[in-house]
Formats: sequence, structure tokens, C-alpha cells
Amino acid sequence: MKRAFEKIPNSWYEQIINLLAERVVVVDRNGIIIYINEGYCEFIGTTVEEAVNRPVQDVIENSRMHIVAKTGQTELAALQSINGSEMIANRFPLFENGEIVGALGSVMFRNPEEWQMYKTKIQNLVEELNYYQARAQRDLQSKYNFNDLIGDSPAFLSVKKLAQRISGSNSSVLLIGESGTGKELFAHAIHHNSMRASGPFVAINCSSIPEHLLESELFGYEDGAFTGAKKGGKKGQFEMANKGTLFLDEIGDMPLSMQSKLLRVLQEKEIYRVGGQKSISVDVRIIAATHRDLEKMVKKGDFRQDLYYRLNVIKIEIPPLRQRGEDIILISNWLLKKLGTKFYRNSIELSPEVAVRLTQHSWPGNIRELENVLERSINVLDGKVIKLPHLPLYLRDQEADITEEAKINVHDEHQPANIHELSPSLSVQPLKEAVVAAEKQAMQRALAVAKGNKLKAAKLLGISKTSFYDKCKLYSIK
Ligand SMILES: Nc1ncnc2c1ncn2[C@@H]1O[C@H](COP(=O)(O)OP(=O)(O)OP(=O)(O)O)[C@@H](O)[C@H]1O
Repeated sequence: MKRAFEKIPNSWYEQIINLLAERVVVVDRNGIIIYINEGYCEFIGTTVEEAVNRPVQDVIENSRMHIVAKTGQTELAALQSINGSEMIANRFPLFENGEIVGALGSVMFRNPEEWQMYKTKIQNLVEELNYYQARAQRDLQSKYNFNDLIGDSPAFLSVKKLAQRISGSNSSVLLIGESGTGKELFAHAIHHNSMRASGPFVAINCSSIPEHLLESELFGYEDGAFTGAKKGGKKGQFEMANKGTLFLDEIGDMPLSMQSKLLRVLQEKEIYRVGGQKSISVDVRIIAATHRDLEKMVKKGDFRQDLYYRLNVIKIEIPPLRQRGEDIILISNWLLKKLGTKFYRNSIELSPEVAVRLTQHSWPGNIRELENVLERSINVLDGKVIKLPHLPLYLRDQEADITEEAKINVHDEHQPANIHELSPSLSVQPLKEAVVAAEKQAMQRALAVAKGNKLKAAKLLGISKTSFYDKCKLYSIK
């Protein structure tokens, strides 16, 4: 190495240094400048003569060369503000016989244009990074609040009220309800209404993650915890949800081995990453949800009883749509508005027959099914009104069933009385039709008692004004 330098004439040194970096400065162990090149001097508005032999911090703004000459710690690609611009500087300690004798500093860019080009590139990258960071942050926030929970049936309102009331508490919440009843929506709204609203909302579906990945997904892992593990390790959902809410959807599908680990975390309020030795404290509120009968699972030994008690501090049971038939039209209208915006199809309405059909269906898939039906109908629709042929076949088939039975009924009415006696079932109306007829009758009676005052009639029936108006429309009651 030494021999290689010997061949370089002394007069070349400065040229080589200047070509290696536009701005170079060398200080002794006390931070006094012993060399600075002209490029650097020009940039900071001084001359070599003025700068040499002076403390570096007096000559170069925000310099840390005197510090590097003391600590011996290299500083690479450090941001340094000079003349209002961010420079990128490298600072190296210089050693002789193992002792620090000074430091060498260089600014990485040769001219303002080059700097500008890099600066623009870096700025773009920083902006991109900020954008993705903000987006990732947004993804960890609740997207819905209680206003997004539509329904004004007494059954739904009492559940919504309970959820609102317990939002502020820190206790665990267990949401029980059939698929598509809005459990996730409730979890978002509870978080949004809680003291943790400014913290993250992290949702994880326990049934969609393979069992062997669930632990690392929940608790994270350390560097090298297993083959394929990301370098530097990874935070788990518990850590991501720190100071916020962790929504554990489909908790009933969590394997028993994981249930024990989850219970430990809920008790200790600390986690261990997979392959990690040190505990990490976490402050997380748990909202769990399931469509399964957890009590039955506990009895069968499929769900840990102690975990069930831990999660079941506040239990909220969301009623299925068929138990709140009066919400169907209200939710449908709200969904039509939402879907209208999504598909640029505004003012879409339900025909009265479709409205009746929707209230007759039992909605095993609940609001998700209703949303799918309406989305499909909008897609096959030309005008503004959804009519029976726009509904999916399985809903139209109900029409055939009902009409068949209606035919039997009509036919029946003309039969002699003894035939009724022989086959009483033929004169029986389908329950759904009977309910619809009874509802219509009750409304007409209430209107008559209230002398046509709809608000009064709604009060007499114990339903909201909106619900009453929707039903009037549905049954063509003027
Ligand atoms: N009360 C409601 N008002 C308006 N939309 C609702 C309501 N409840 C549910 N939805 C809508 O229904 C769909 C299903 O809701 P969500 O995913 O919250 O149900 P879920 O009970 O968590 O279902 P799953 O158990 O299948 O995960 C979503 O599109 C949601 O926006």
C-alpha cells in the first residue's frame, strides 16, 4: 500500500483529493483546520488562508469534525445544514499508531447541480416514505363510527346504546353475532368512541391465518427466529396495537395452543416475540368477535374457559337481520346511497314489490348478503328502480313459492267448506305473508286511531318516524 503511494508525485496529491470529493477538510485532534480545499472555501464564502489554523466549528456551520476527532466514531452520510442547504457529509477519524490524530471530512456532492439532482431524488423518496407511513397509519385507524351503524329497530338500538356506553371503558369486549351482522363495524365504532381513538386500531382474523403463523403474527419475531424470518425481526399485531385496540375476529377459530398464549398476554400485559428472550409491555384493549357459540365450545373443551371469562367482560350480542325486519328497508336505502356513490348511479330506488320481497327473506348472510343483493341488482339495472327481475334468482324463486301458495289459497276460497275441513293446511297463509298482512293492518289501525297523524301513529306502534314512513311507502299507505 505504502509502496503504491510512493509512486505518486507530491504535486499530484491536492489534485487527487479535489477530484475525489469537491469539499474536503482535515482537522487535527483539537479540531483545528489543517487542510481545507478551495471548493469548500468557495462554498462557505471564505478563503483557504482565512480558514486554516482556526477551530473548524468557527469556520464551517454545524460542523462535527472536532467531535469526530475526539470520539473516533465515523459518521457516514450525515445531514449537515450549511448556508440553508442540507449537505450530506462523511466524517472519518484519522489514526496514527492506534491513536486518534485528527479527522477528515468530505461533502458528498461535487456541485450544486449534482446536489440539486440528488436532493430532488431524495426529496421524492422522503415524500413517498411520508406518504406510505401516513397511509400505513391510516390503515391502523378505525374507519367507522356509530353514525355508520344503521338501524332503528328497538333490538338494534339497545345494542348500539350498550356499545356506545361501554366504549370509554378499558375492559375487553366480546361481540357475538352471525356472519355479516356488523361485528367488525361495531369494533371500529367502539374504538372510535373510546379514549384510545387516537391510537391504532388493528384487526386480525384468527381464522384466516395458518395456525403455524398465528403466533408470529400476533407476537412478532426476532431476527433469525426461523428460516425465512425477515432480517431485523418483525413487530406483531400486539405491538402494532400498543395504546390502541386489537380486534380479534373469529376468536372461536383460534387453536387451543394459541388460546393459552393469548390468555397469558392478557393476564401479564406483556409479550415475548417468537425467538425472543425479553418481555415487551403492551397496553392494548381487546375486542373479540365470533359467530360461534363459545359457551358450547367451552363445554366441549374446544375453547378455554379462563380465556372465555377474560374476553367476556362485556358481551354484546348483535341481532341478526331477520330479528329486526323493520331495519331492512332503512339499511337498504342507506346501502343504495353508498353503492350509488360507488357506481356513479344516484337516486336508485326499490320498487314496492322488491321492498316486500326483501322484508320477507330471512337473510342468513345478514347485511353483507343484503349489500351483495343490492350491488348485483344495480349492476343489472338500466333505469332507476330495482324491480323483481333485477333480484338474484334465489330471491325471485321465493316469488314462485309464494305465488304457488297464494294460488292454492285463492283456489281454496272457492272450495266448499268441507274441503277446508279435509285439508286445513291448504287455507293456511305462509307465515311471512301473515306477518306482512298483520303489520299493514296494525299500521292502518294506528293511523285511524291517530286520525291520520303519522308521528302519533308511529309513537302508538313504538317505532321511529323514519321506520313508519318507510313502511307506509312499502305498503302503499297514504
Ligand atoms: N348496522 C349496519 N349499518 C350499515 N352497514 C352495516 C351494518 N352492519 C353491517 N354492515 C355492513 O355489512 C357488511 C358486513 O359487516 P361486518 O364485516 O362488520 O360483519 P361481521 O359480523 O364482522 O361479519 P363476519 O363475521 O362475516 O366477519 C359490511 O359491509 C358492513 O359495512
